[in-house]
Formats: sequence, C-alpha cells, structure tokens
Amino acid sequence: MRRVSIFGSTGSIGQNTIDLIARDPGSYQVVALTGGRNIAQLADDARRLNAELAVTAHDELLDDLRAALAGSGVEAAAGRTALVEAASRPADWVMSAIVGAAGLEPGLRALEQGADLALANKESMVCAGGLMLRTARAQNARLLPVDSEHSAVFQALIGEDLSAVERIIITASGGAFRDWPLADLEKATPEQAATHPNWDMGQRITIDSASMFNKALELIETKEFFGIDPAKIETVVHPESMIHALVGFNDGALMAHVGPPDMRHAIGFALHYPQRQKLPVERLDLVKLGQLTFREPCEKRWPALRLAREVMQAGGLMGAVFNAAKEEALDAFIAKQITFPRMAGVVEDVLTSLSSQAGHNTDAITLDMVAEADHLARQAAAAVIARKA
Ligand SMILES: NC(=O)C1=CN([C@@H]2O[C@H](COP(=O)(O)OP(=O)(O)OC[C@H]3O[C@@H](n4cnc5c(N)ncnc54)[C@H](OP(=O)(O)O)[C@@H]3O)[C@@H](O)[C@H]2O)C=CC1
Ligand SMILES: CC(=O)[C@@H](O)[C@H](O)COP(=O)(O)O
Ligand SMILES: [Mn+2]
Repeated sequence: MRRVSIFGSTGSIGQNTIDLIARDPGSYQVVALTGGRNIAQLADDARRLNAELAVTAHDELLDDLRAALAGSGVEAAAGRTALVEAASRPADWVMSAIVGAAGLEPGLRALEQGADLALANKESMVCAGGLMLRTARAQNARLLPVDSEHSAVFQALIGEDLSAVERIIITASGGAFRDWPLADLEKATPEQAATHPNWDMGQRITIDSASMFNKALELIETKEFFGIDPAKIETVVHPESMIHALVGFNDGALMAHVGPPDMRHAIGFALHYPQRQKLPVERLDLVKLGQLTFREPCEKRWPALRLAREVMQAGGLMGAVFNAAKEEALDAFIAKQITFPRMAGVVEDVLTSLSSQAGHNTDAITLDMVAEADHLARQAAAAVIARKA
C-alpha cells in the first residue's frame, strides 16, 4: 500500500485528490490529512479514509477537531508546528494543496523526508523554486506539477530534449471579467470576481484568474519548473479552457495538451506517474466541441502579466515579494478595502520599494530568506493599502 498525505485536503484540489484515492481504498494508506477551518470535512474524510492523523492549521480549533474525531482512532493535532511535523511523517506521495505561501514549508518538509511531491501549490515555485528543485534532487524525490498548465507542459516534454524547445504557451481563460468594459472594473465585487467561467476552484485562485495574477504566478512557475528562458514563455487567452498548454519545438511542431477542465486529470497523472491509469474524467467529443478560440492578452486589462515579466527578469527573492504583496492586495480586495484594479497598483508599489530583494543568488536562497522577504513585502503592502485606501 502506498502511504499518502494530503495537505489542504478540505479545499478544491484536496477534495479532488480524495475523490481519486477513495475510488481505490485498497491501494492507499492515508498518513495525514490537513485543513484549516473546515473541521467537519476534515474529520469526515479522516474517518472515512481511516487516516493516521488529521491536522487543522488553527490552534484554537483543536478541541473541535478532537470532538469530531472522538472514538475514531484518528490522531488530532493543530497549529503551524503540527502541520510541519505532519509533513515530516514518512509518506511515499504527498499532495501539496494548501493555498498561498503557507503551503511552502509543509511541501518542502515532505520533500526533505523523501516523499514524491505533487505540487498544486504554485506559490512554492514562485517563492522558492530553486530551493524546491534542489531539495527534490538531493532526496531523489519527484516533484510533479499539478497546476493544469504545468502538468500539460510536463506531459508534452516527456521523452523530449529541453534544448529543442522554442516556446511554451500557457493558456488563460481570462476569468470572470474577460469581456467587461475596462471602466466597469472599478465597481467589480469580490463575489463577482470569484465566479470562474470554466473551473470550479477555491475563492482565492478564482479571483486571481480574473485579475490574471494566477497567470502571472504561472509564468514564473513555468520559468522555475522547467528552467526555461522567460522570453520563450507566452500566454494566450483561450476562453474555453480546453487546451491547457502547448510546447513548440525547433522543428515547428506544436504539442498541445487538450482535455476538459477537470483537475482530476492532472492530479491523477501525478498520482500514478510514471504510469498512466484510467481516470474518471470526461472524454472529449471534438465534433460537439466544434471550435476553440484564442485572443491576445491585453496588458492594460491585466497588468499582472507585465509585473510577472519584471519579476522574472529581477530574479532573487522578487518572486516571494510578488506573491506576498499579491496575497495582501487580494485580502484587501476581499475585505472591500481596495478596488479590483487597485490590486495591481499595490503589488507594483511593493515591487518598486523592495527592488533590493532582487540581488540574491538563487542557488543560495534558504527558507528563512524567503520568510523574511515575505514578511517585508506584507509590511510594505499593508502600508501602501493604508495610504491609498
Ligand atoms: N483549485 C484548483 O483547481 C487549482 C488550484 N491550484 C492551486 O492549489 C492550491 C489550492 O487551491 P484550492 O484547492 O483551489 O484552494 P482552496 O481554498 O479550495 O483550499 C485551500 C486549502 O488550504 C487550507 N488552508 C487555507 N489557509 C491555510 C493556512 N494558512 N494554513 C494551512 N492550510 C490552509 C484550506 O483549509 P480550510 O478550507 O479547511 O480552511 C484548504 O484545505 C493553491 O495554491 C492554488 O493556486 C492550482 C491549480 C488548480
Ligand atoms: C485549473 C488551473 O490550473 C487553474 O490555475 C486555471 O489555470 C485557472 O484558470 P485561468 O486560466 O482563468 O487562470
Ligand atoms: Mn493553472
């Protein structure tokens, strides 16, 4: 039996992962499930999957979790330290699906103890891509992309030579406001932004899709994951979200990964890699689909794309700064302290004020350095938000 843990099990990726594992209970021993505030879901899943341990990230919810697990034999724990300890428990395969920079350390600890890491948490690569790759290499552990675009690129590159890659194109749906007049964006609400045209995902990534901060993070994630020159990475607006990414080779071939917007494909690919196994995803009927469309992304509508290019150019700890500033701006938008378009302005101001964080050798970046850059960026973002709110 494979020993598996799921970090962020109560979320959208976590629930899709559980869906796949629960279909084949004889093949998996669940070591740890972790969640945040959704104690009922965490406890139900831990009981159903007979997990060894369930952890909530919130200390104050330990009593609730203990009560929900009473008589089940599942160990309960709470808090940041417990979360990181859970990641150090021996496991063969770990899903990293906590949202935000909070997912970095648990994923890194899982790699350090030699687990294969299925990485949905794109923030890990944005903040500390070099550290993640170095750790995986040192432990002979696999780091498997789960983000749909990066899983698509990974699959298109199997058996290929990276030096023959001319370009990588990642697609973007355009999110909730793709067709809105620009002037209306000032009035866009968090509720409107949290409605994705195609994908069913958590609130934060869905709003990031509307602002294209999600795509901005994914451009950086592509550079970090595949070690590719940013000039070779493109994005195109593809409203149907059927093609997830394309890889162009030096002979002109363009390999596209096509499939319905269902994360169980990318999760299942990472779960069974290097094998392919049957997955419960819809098989596309191309005739019914009829046509697929593409548009150039407008940087006026989505300034996050330009900022991502600046961050890739700057390197060092600027990815960590960018992500933390974005998280703070997103919190402020959700709390209705700033408007939707203002998020990009906040992030740009923070990037300007912390440009000194670019001067770090990527190979020497440690978790402590990332934490410090993250802290400085959140402080700077809070000041910008307070000044302009
Ligand atoms: N959803 C998708 O289809 C995709 C997601 N991703 C990436 O995967 C990650 C997860 O996304 P998604 O599943 O949508 O997010 P959700 O918001 O649905 O789930 C997030 C999970 O993280 C937990 N969590 C939230 N904050 C913390 C914290 N501070 N410490 C520990 N745990 C925490 C939540 O717990 P609780 O809910 O119990 O409070 C929940 O289990 C993100 O990095 C996202 O960018 C990438 C591609 C596609
Ligand atoms: C499913 C997935 O990988 C998401 O990151 C997706 O890419 C979001 O859609 P957007 O293309 O709207 O950002
Ligand atoms: Mn994606």
